[in-house]
Amino acid sequence: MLRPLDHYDLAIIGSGSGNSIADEAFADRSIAMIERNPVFGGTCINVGCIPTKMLVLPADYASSVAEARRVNVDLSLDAVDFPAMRDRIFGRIDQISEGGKEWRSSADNLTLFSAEASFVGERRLRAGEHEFTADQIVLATGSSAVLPDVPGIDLPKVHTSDTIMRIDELPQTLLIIGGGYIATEFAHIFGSFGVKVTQLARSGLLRGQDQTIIDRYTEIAAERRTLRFGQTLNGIEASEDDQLLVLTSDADGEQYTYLTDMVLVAIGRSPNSADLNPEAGGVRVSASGYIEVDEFQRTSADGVWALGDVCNPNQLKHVANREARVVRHNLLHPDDLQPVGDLPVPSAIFGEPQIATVGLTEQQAIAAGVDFVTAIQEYGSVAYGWALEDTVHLMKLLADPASGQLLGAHILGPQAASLIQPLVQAMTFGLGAQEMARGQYWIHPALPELVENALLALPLTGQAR
Ligand SMILES: Cc1cc2nc3c(=O)[nH]c(=O)nc-3n(C[C@H](O)[C@H](O)[C@H](O)COP(=O)(O)OP(=O)(O)OC[C@H]3O[C@@H](n4cnc5c(N)ncnc54)[C@H](O)[C@@H]3O)c2cc1C
Ligand SMILES: NC(=O)c1ccc[n+]([C@@H]2O[C@H](COP(=O)([O-])OP(=O)(O)OC[C@H]3O[C@@H](n4cnc5c(N)ncnc54)[C@H](O)[C@@H]3O)[C@@H](O)[C@H]2O)c1
Repeated sequence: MLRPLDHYDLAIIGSGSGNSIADEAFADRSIAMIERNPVFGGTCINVGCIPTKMLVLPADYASSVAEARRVNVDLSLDAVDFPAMRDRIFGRIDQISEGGKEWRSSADNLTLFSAEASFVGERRLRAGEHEFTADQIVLATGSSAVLPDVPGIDLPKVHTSDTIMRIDELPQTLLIIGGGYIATEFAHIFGSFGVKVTQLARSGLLRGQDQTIIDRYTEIAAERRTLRFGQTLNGIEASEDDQLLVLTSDADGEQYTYLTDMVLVAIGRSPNSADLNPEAGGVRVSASGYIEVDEFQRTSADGVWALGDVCNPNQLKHVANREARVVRHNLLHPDDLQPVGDLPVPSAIFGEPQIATVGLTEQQAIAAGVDFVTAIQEYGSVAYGWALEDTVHLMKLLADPASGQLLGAHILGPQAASLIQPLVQAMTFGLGAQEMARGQYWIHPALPELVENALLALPLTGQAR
């Protein structure tokens, strides 16, 4: 006799941002949560935002030696105890992850499956040996590091961000492939700890950022490490003395070889959609692999929702969190659906220096045919910048010349990730540049005076002045 299929009110696939949905408001619903990784809690806590930033802080301390010297303070960096740092960071994180798993497993109304989930039909899933149906399904499966299909990519000292934070000792040399978020943050971390870093980036650094930021950052980065652009990775070989030989070529076919202790591959992350067998569930996926969702986070299949990296190319934790809140609300209030909204999405790269961005870049404004003016404010132009003896960092604003509404903000320099937040707020709530600059006090002589001065420097016309 066939066993009747198990049935749940709600199935959540992925224990990252999806884990925040099932709170006490769902106490009367039966829930299946499926996580394929033995480690619970997803990317941000285990291998993403949190451990990287816990490494960025000591890296900031280590790199402050050179900064301090510029203002007549002689510091020295005596040692970086990487194993102790690693054990401290992951000692804390691993406990949080294990605690989260235990807590979820102990809930009366939730069954946690440690298996890979995939669709076998409409609102019908398989997870390992189990097959079940659910009224509602949330796809929160995130993204995974992309690995180029070249020989040697599986050699032990070739890492992604998933593994490099747990290495036993610092290498003397590190070759980083990529020029985006992850490459930039790890170049700062390992470079500051005294590792000699070479960075290979196919098309330059910081793709997608405003060109003014790219140009200034590239000048700064070139002083700190070896940069090589326009090369394609062909393969990696183990050398006789336990190092790696990285083989590349440029557009003219010229071949290059790099000898290094370790490699970090950081060439992007792709959405974890294919393993879900989405077609069987009636879930549509875009050409680039993202699950398609509407403004309420509904997929093309009735009762199936998606959130986070698997459906949003921004691939940012604060974006995944917002979408999880929207999905949670919509599951609880099917007659009062909430849209995720078209808010400006900020992000920050915690490199040296920090980079923060929101809204349009100048290249995007030109491509979109938008009327805009810009202001570039150097850190060295405000009082706190004098204290910093700053000569390289800057902020750039784009605004509508007639209305004074901000269109974009881009910061390269100390505290960029925090400095950008009032500009995010102004863009989100429609506060004009002039009103923002003159309608409040700015603490003197703090760094936000940079924001005030940049706002005042915008060459606005008409009413907006
Ligand atoms: C090194 C690094 C640093 C980062 N730093 C930042 C930062 O500073 N700020 C920021 O905003 N963002 C940062 N991010 C991005 C951020 O971590 C992600 O945007 C966010 O964690 C995505 O959350 P999610 O819930 O969509 O996916 P995840 O947290 O990845 O959760 C998805 C879960 O689903 C599981 N899963 C996948 N497929 C299946 C399946 N078929 N069956 C069962 N389980 C499955 C996975 O194992 C995973 O646990 C960083 C990312 C990385 C890699
Ligand atoms: N602070 C943060 O918010 C933070 C930190 C880390 C990661 N993240 C998220 O994780 C995502 C992934 O980060 P990432 O740095 O891997 O991706 P990314 O998209 O930021 O950068 C990828 C880089 O790899 C290059 N590249 C792509 N294909 C290549 C190839 N075949 N060979 C050589 N170079 C190639 C690109 O030109 C680009 O420079 C980011 O998009 C970001 O959203 C965020």
